[in-house]
Amino acid sequence: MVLDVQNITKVFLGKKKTKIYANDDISFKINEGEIFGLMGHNGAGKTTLVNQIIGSTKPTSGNIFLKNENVQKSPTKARGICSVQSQSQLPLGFLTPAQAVSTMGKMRLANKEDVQKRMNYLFDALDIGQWANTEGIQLSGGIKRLTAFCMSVISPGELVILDEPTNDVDPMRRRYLWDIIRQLTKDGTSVILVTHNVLEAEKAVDRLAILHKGKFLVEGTPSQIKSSVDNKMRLEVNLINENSLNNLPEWIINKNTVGNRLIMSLDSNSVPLSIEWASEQVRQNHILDYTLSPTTLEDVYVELTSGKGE
Ligand SMILES: Nc1ncnc2c1ncn2[C@@H]1O[C@H](COP(=O)(O)OP(=O)(O)OP(=O)(O)O)[C@@H](O)[C@H]1O
Repeated sequence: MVLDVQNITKVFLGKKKTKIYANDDISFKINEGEIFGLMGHNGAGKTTLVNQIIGSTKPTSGNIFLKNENVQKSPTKARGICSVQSQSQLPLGFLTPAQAVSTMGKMRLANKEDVQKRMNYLFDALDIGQWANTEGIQLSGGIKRLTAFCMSVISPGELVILDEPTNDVDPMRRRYLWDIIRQLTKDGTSVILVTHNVLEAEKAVDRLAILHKGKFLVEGTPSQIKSSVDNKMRLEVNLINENSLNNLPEWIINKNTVGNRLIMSLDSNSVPLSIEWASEQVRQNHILDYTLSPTTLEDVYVELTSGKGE
């Protein structure tokens, strides 16, 4: 086991000394080669949890072990086990990606030749070699983000923590980045992916937890989490306009509107009724079209956290 988080609670003092439970009795474990997703709304407590894992914030109570080392008792040793790509953009200034990544490799005490070889591999794999010697101030947001990613994996620890690593990154290079991460996990490295991007998490992680107001609402593989809303289907319709559907049938369990898209969940035994109803709405010109499919992780995320947001 790489990481063992035991009953972590972190309380901050807010205005007028009110207690903010940023993390509230959280426990979980991560094994070698696993990709663990940490998802949650803004302010759910993800960064606070990561900061305690790398030893930069002390828990109010509970313990964290990295490769059996207690993070609070041996923070330096524990920190050597982790590599982190933080959410905020790197202020590279006049540093080029090649300078930033090789400096990080040397700081992590990797052999000079190994650093050069691995840097070439990473730049090729991400197809960013053409910017290797461009000053940071001239780089796009996506290339800066990928440079930060390379810095975190140039000499990776046994646990790599990536906070929104694909923000600003184009779809092709997102794929390349995930290929590199998969290769890392084959070599035994474990990964924590902190993200708001549910679709990406669904494809990429082995297990995930949804954090809400400091607590884990649910934890498991994407399919285990999807089965927590067992036997449900999603009916998505494109409305003609936002008022084109007034009355919804009683078999709809949940609904969520995104612009002119209405996403509804229903029990699988309501499928025949739903097809009949949706086809009628198309005929009556209330909706443009509809799609019926099994529930996605995004639906589960919305359902579990809906009405519970800040
Ligand atoms: N140093 C601090 N002092 C007081 N409150 C804090 C402190 N750091 C975090 N908090 C509070 O703890 C809660 C969790 O914050 P945290 O930054 O861990 O959330 P998050 O899930 O990482 O959010 P985001 O997705 O926006 O980065 C929030 O209510 C936040 O305001």
